[in-house]
Amino acid sequence: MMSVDASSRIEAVYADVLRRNPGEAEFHQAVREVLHSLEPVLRKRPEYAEPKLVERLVEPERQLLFRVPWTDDAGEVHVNRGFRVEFSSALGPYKGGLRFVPQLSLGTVKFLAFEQIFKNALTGLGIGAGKGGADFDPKGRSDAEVMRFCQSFMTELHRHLGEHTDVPAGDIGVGSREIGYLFGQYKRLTNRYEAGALTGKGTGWGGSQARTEATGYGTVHFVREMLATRGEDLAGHRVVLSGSGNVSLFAVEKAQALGAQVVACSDSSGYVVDEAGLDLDLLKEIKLERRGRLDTYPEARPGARFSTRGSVYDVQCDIALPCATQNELHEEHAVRLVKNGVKVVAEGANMPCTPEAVDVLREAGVRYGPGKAANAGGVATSALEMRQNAARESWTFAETESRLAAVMRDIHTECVNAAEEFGSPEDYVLGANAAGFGRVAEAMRAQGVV
Ligand SMILES: NC(=O)C1=CN([C@@H]2O[C@H](COP(=O)(O)OP(=O)(O)OC[C@H]3O[C@@H](n4cnc5c(N)ncnc54)[C@H](O)[C@@H]3O)[C@@H](O)[C@H]2O)C=CC1
Ligand SMILES: O=C(O)CCC(=O)C(=O)O
Repeated sequence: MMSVDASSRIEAVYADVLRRNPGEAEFHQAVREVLHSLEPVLRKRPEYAEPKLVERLVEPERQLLFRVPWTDDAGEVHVNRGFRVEFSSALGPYKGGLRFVPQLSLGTVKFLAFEQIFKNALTGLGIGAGKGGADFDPKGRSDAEVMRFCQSFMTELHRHLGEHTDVPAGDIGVGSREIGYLFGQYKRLTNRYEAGALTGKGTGWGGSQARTEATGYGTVHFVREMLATRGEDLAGHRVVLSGSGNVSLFAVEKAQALGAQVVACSDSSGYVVDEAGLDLDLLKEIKLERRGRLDTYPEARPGARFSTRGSVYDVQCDIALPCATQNELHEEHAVRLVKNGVKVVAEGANMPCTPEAVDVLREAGVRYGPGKAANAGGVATSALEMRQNAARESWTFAETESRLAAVMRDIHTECVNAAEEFGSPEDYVLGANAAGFGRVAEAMRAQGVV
């Protein structure tokens, strides 16, 4: 029986979040899921109620909105909007990526920054939480235009950054090209080679080995741990993924290396199915070199098919890895996955499954790994990059990857233990939220009302 106190407190916090953040549906969704998980935690740890921890946790420490003017190649001036939500510094400097997509809104950035609180806490690597970006679309823009945009964006943001303050990295639409331009402008404005102020840098100028691969690899490491709880491994399992960007491509790479049969992936134009197993070199050429669309894939692989009908989740699989964007795996996709016998769904993306889809998966007994646990390998390796920068060291790929694998193993163990402690064994959502919250809550209590 739930304590009236814990439950009514959670309801009051949520009502307040709705009132203070109107129209921010994704932020509401992310908060609702976490608050639901915190009920058993607050029942068991009434001391967390005293300093209004939860009330403080759902309010960002700082939200930055700024104008980003820039000039295109034809001389036309454009005005975009930049965002940085610095959500929590309880465990370390604000840490989280930058996203450049045309429809970006404050609510999206806020949900991403909120998720980052628990994810970053789970890594155990002393990082706080933030997220940012701009409503800018790098697609179809020349390198010179992207550079001018990044320079203008950083001209405003730089005053808020620093290795001990706020450390951005990439996310959708922000890859190594954009990080290069952003870092160049940061260095020029501050007159300091402060490598630890940005992660995801090139390996020749302060970046970490394995950061590019880390989110996708980490997701597959997490799946490996999920399977291991039942004595299984990845070999021979059929895998489908959504997306074909940074996270997806390297999830494909690691899943294939561990013997999985990866048969389908997607982009925003459709999906490709290759029963012989996806050709990763071809995917990388299309996506990383040509910045093209997946419809060209079958030209080089006649046995494969590209489709715009239905979705990648129509393809039969044992393991599904949504790695594209938020709320892309809907209830009907989950129903189809269950019907086709899926065993594990693990989120490479942030919040890609809708709440209705999650309900379908859980009711069907599918093991479900939420993004804040399953995709934490990216930010964990960013924290390892910060360590290398601080020590002026550069670790090998093998050493970095082995540390990444250990972090993912530890996160999995923490999720399993917390889920058991709070009465829902195998509930990775409860486990991730409770374990992440526990770390942040202890730090907040110790640091007083700030
Ligand atoms: N890059 C990183 O280190 C991390 C990224 N993430 C999350 O992973 C997700 C993907 O990020 P990245 O791979 O970095 O971005 P990216 O920009 O490299 O790739 C995104 C991919 O998703 C595809 N896409 C977008 N909307 C789609 C849709 N509705 N259906 C199918 N495909 C769609 C795009 O075509 C592209 O292939 C995002 O949710 C991001 O927040 C999470 C942790 C770290
Ligand atoms: O490495 C980072 O700081 C960015 C990671 C990120 O944005 C994420 O985990 O969603």
